[in-house]
Amino acid sequence: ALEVQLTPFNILLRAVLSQLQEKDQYSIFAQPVSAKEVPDYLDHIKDPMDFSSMRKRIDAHDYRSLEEFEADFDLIIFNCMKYNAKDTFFYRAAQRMQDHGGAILRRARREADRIG
Ligand SMILES: CC(=O)c1c[nH]c2ccccc12
Repeated sequence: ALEVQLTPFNILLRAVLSQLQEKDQYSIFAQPVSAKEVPDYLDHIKDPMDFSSMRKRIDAHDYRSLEEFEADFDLIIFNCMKYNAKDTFFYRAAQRMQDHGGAILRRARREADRIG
């Protein structure tokens, strides 16, 4: 049986998440930052977030609105800009993701308003 009940809103969130992940060409936002690889990460970042965790929240119907979904996307970006120095590959990847994500989420907001 389908483990996840597919509602129009749930389908929209999955599509938006896929569009955002397409912009993460090196998959640096795909999984939680590893506490093993980066032992001090959780000393600095109190609310870790990544795309795989967002996918779990979508499938658990944990997002009540697009704003809640956007808040987790913003968390991914801000955590990365907080932990990594400005002159790093990761910081610059977060800036690009923020730009790409802005356009994708603006379109999604119109779609969410349309499906109600
Ligand atoms: C998204 C992010 O900050 C990272 C993603 N992978 C990493 C490896 C070392 C330090 C930071 C990161």
